[in-house]
Amino acid sequence: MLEVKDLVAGYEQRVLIRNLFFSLRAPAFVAIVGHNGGGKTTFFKALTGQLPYQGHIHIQGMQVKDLPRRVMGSLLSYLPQKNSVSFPIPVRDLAVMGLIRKKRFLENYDANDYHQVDELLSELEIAHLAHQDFTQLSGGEQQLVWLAQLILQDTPICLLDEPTQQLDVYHKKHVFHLMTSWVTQQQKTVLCITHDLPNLIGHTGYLLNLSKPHPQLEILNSETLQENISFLEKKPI
Ligand SMILES: Nc1ncnc2c1ncn2[C@@H]1O[C@H](COP(=O)(O)OP(=O)(O)OP(=O)(O)O)[C@@H](O)[C@H]1O
Repeated sequence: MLEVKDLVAGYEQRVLIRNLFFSLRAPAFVAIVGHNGGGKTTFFKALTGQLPYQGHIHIQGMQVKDLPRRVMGSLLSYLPQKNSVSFPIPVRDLAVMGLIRKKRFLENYDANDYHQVDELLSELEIAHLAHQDFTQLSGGEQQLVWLAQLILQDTPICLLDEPTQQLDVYHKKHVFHLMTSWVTQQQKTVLCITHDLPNLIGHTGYLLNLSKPHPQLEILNSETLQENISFLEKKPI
């Protein structure tokens, strides 16, 4: 369902992704790991059609390059590493925008939409923030609100770029459990860039280490996790 063949991507003089091949059957969880500057976000930019690439990326048999924006938005949601809002807005009103794809032009959000938001904020344990100004929240609280917005998009594939970066130990654990539960309970395919390898212990899925000379999907288990941690403890080549 997600097929990457002979993918080459990067910027001008610098190729960061070289001849990447993998084939992923949905639903699945993939932790994308690697050293800083190794090309993880670059890979997501190629996957979302924001960066030109050579080779093939097929989602449900369709080449990403050829997908109209609207179709792309229905297949794939993307939570970037950095996201910001420069105006005051209540948390509920920002989160509900995740439902925009389901609305007609100029159609307002209704009570059902806000009910969905409230349920989700409760699941993420941030219901108490619902009416607060988003711009006044802590970095970790903001990250959980962005996550709520992404979940509401309800796409078959979710790409998350370091979604636990600013979270405390408790919330990191909670979010990793949530991500793997979307796979098992909602049949989603979740690709998550992360440096939190110890939090992957006990989860089912794959690892893709983009710092390796020939990255490939590795089954996530205690051995592969330890081998990848040891690999990443070494200086990048
Ligand atoms: N638009 C751009 N033009 C040129 N170089 C870029 C551009 N965007 C990123 N880079 C460079 O490409 C390299 C890879 O960046 P990328 O963001 O993909 O790394 P990453 O693996 O996600 O890193 P991190 O773990 O630090 O988030 C970096 O050295 C970065 O400076």
